[in-house]
Amino acid sequence: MDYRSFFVLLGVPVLLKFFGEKLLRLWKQYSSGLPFPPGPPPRIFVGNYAEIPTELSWLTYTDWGKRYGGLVHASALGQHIVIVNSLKTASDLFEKRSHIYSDRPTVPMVELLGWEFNLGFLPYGERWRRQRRMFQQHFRRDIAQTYRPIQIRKVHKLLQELLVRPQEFRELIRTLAAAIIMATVYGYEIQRETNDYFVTLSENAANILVASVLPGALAVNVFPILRHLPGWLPGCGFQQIAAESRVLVEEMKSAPFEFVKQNMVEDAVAKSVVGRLLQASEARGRSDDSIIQEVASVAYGAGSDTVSTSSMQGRNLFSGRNKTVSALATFFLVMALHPDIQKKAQNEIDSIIGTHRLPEYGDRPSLPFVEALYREVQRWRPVLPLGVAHATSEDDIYEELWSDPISGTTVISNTWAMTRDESVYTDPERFNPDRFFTEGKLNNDDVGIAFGFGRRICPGRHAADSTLWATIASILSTFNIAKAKDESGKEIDIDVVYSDGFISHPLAFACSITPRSETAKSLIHATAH
Ligand code: HEM
Repeated sequence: MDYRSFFVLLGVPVLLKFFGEKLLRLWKQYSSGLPFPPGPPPRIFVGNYAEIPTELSWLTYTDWGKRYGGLVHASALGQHIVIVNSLKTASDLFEKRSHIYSDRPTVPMVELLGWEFNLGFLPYGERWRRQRRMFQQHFRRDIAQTYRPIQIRKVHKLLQELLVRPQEFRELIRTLAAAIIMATVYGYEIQRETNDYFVTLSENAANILVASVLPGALAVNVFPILRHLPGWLPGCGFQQIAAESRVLVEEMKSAPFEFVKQNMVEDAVAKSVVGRLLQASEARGRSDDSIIQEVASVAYGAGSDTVSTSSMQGRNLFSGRNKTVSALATFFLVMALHPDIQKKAQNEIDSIIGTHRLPEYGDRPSLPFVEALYREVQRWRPVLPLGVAHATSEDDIYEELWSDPISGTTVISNTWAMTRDESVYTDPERFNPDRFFTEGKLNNDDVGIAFGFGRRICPGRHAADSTLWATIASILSTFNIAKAKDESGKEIDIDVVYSDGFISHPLAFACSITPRSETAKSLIHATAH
């Protein structure tokens, strides 16, 4: 058979499926008598293809929210998306109707690349439930607290490194986040992320994933049937990439796992998440190696940044550590921009803790302004401006708006829009921790929306929260962050520019990081012993 006949044969079922779905959807819409939620007017066949933003989409979706309301509908090439711009609607759908809104959209390349095991991608069902349960057992609030000694030890290591090479602060916070997760999950100590075999493995596997799942990256995501084509056909080079990716992913899951198995005699390894999971499965007399590997590799970063900060573009969909890195980079940025706010937080620390010891977790309730500052970091630049897309698993009618899940409507929680809601956050573009005080007292808004919604809410949030707080409080107590100066002593302005992608990072900026005093330096040196 020549290529042309082959593609005609292939194309007919693809087109039939495409138009069949479209007709079925129109029929369902017609028979329900309800319109879609409002949104930009679609064109025949292509829908809103031309309007769907390809860059910084949260800004466009927020504008649509202002024009069309809390729930906006758009479609492109037969795919429907619904964008949730208001906190009330998010809570109505993702929380009150979580049995309908807890699926994930299907991205065919994810399976082809060998990433379908990842908790964050798994469809809502039994496999997701089992993995999530295991994950929760080791990251729920009370258990996450037992990881605090690791977090504090690594934060102190960060302070030591900041004394020596402050200009590399971005690399240092990446090392911090990776080191905490590796020590927690595998009992494994990394020194510098850039040299570490396990971390590099995870980065390489994630880089292929990210390049292939971004919208429009590969035709396979639009026409899943193409995934069955053999790799030798022209235009099917993705099969080769997929084969390489599957090998990397397997190695990423098994290599650190084998490290734990071989080193179980060491205390830290035996007490790691994987060590405890192995002991529990042994006690039950069964082998759960496969699911343990999956849970562990999701936790330690089921994806990764490339080493250079300039390429931190939307990496790492479900990696906890890169979300942590983004939030901490924002912290450095805002401290350099707002010396008055930094001083206020430092004064609070000095007056409550003094200058002769470093902050501890027990100090947290006594430091309300530091708490407010931390919340404002999460609100001002949410790490995942669009959260992670959910999908519907059943038809639903919401406030007379019809959302149609023929093959799972994608439902996007626009966290960016919610953190810009002027009825809640006056002057939302201003970095202002005081907004979290009501009548002089810290209020209850902990910006939990930064961690998502409903049954899919981030299961690593307690661990992430502790890492972020300890890092922010420890740096404030020992260092001054300011704008960098040029050779003539003039301050260098900082352009506030953030990357595009699932995870949004501030782009590279210079700042000066100096110890606050000789006492602060001695305190940091003392942590090395
Ligand atoms: C600043 C730190 C972090 C932020 C802002 C963050 C935020 C999020 C968000 C918004 C979601 C999607 C929730 C939804 O679908 O509604 C998510 C999912 C997830 N996060 Fe995090 N996260 C952070 C750190 C972590 C850490 C440290 C871990 C692991 C220890 C982690 C593991 C996960 C996993 C496994 C999922 C997928 C859950 C599922 O689909 O059931 N995250 N995170």
